[in-house]
Amino acid sequence: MDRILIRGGNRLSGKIPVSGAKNAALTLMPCALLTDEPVTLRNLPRLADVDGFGHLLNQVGASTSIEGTSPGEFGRVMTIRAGQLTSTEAPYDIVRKMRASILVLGPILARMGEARVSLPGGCAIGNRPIDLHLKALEAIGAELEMSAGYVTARAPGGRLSGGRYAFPIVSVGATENVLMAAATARGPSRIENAAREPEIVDLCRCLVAMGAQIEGIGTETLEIEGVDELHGATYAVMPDRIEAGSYACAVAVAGGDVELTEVAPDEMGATIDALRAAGVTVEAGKRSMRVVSDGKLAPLTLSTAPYPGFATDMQAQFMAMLCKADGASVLTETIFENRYMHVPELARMGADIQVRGRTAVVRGVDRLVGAPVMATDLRASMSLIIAGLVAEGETTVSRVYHLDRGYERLEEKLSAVGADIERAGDG
Ligand SMILES: CC(=O)N[C@H]1[C@@H](OP(=O)(O)OP(=O)(O)OC[C@H]2O[C@@H](n3ccc(=O)[nH]c3=O)[C@H](O)[C@@H]2O)O[C@H](CO)[C@@H](O)[C@@H]1O
Ligand SMILES: C=C(OP(=O)(O)O)C(=O)O
Repeated sequence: MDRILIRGGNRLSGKIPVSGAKNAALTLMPCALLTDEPVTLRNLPRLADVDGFGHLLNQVGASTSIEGTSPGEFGRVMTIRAGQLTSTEAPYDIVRKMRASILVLGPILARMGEARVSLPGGCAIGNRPIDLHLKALEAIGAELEMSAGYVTARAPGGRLSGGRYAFPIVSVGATENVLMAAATARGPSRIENAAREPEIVDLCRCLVAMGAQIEGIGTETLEIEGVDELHGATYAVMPDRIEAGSYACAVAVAGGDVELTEVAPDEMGATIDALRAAGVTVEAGKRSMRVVSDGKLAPLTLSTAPYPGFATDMQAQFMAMLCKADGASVLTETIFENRYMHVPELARMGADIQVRGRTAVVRGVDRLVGAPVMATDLRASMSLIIAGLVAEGETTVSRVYHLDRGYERLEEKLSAVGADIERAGDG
């Protein structure tokens, strides 16, 4: 198994190209199951999760072909052809490795009138329930049955009716599932308290490019007029705001002057506000963002929340950064109950963090010291990389497969701006 070795202390300067967003890619790929015409996705990041999702699409009978860019370039072009689906099932073996697999439930149900998907269970960051996905699908006409760890959803008469659903809490995944399913329902649907994440907007735009009729895009009320069929489309995946924010945290704490390119700062308001509040200079352009820092940071009080709030996917990276702030920061995690697995690993590098319930108090320390540390989930892994960049001596991050789910060629991007970082086999 690979490890990442970092010798900390280098300032970062230069340019980092931001990849297509994992969390958008994984909801755009299942859209292709809604039509028998090809869907081509551009700017698709090279990530283990994207490959895994491709495998899931193949499993149900869609073909995936990758063309275009040379190995040295970022982003890929994938064409998904779902002329005929040969299975309606997402099996446990795939779903347990990739929670986003649940996003095939809505599209397969809409297309085939039936879908059987393994329940995802929990994961390292906490419980990942799907009750809201199911309630929303029921509200637009699905009939559900649970048995042997699977949910089977059926559309009476082979087509969903459409309907109204008001989410009791904001759910990104459930909004995505019901949106895709409602796109080809017989009647209209109205989704209230819908998630407003930029990835949902990306999904809506792709569906519209495929012929869907959606009003209220980017707001908490989505109105979908079901259409008889969707057609193929070519669509470019939005930039990864979490990847961009992660590199910004790295520059903030290591110090330096880095331009993030192919990025959408407009979708990163809460992250940019938090960086600025910590004393980092952020110059936001239309498709670029310059981050300048002398490594001296003010402490922050942050609480995670659905968009446009501060993203749970940025919590671990800010925590690593704030380990070196001048004073005590208070971070509260409201989305996932167990998203502090990085805390004991950061503590092994000299961080001073106390967790009580959902709140972590991070007292800035003068120095972090490199150590062997273990990644436990995707963003926790990135927090260890960020800490390693500023720690004295060598940090070895193991279980790098977590990082490979969500960061395209991380070590290449960071070495290009001066970090001393490399990937090594386990030896
Ligand atoms: C609102 C939010 O920040 N969502 C994050 C969540 O999306 P993801 O789609 O994984 O999770 P949801 O947005 O659905 O979850 C939001 C909250 O709703 C709860 N819930 C969800 C579904 C359900 O059926 N029942 C239920 O109770 C969850 O436990 C959680 O507390 O994790 C992703 C990966 O880290 C992030 O990219 C998303 O930004
Ligand atoms: C936890 C994440 O992803 P997933 O929902 O795919 O596990 C993430 O993107 O931070």
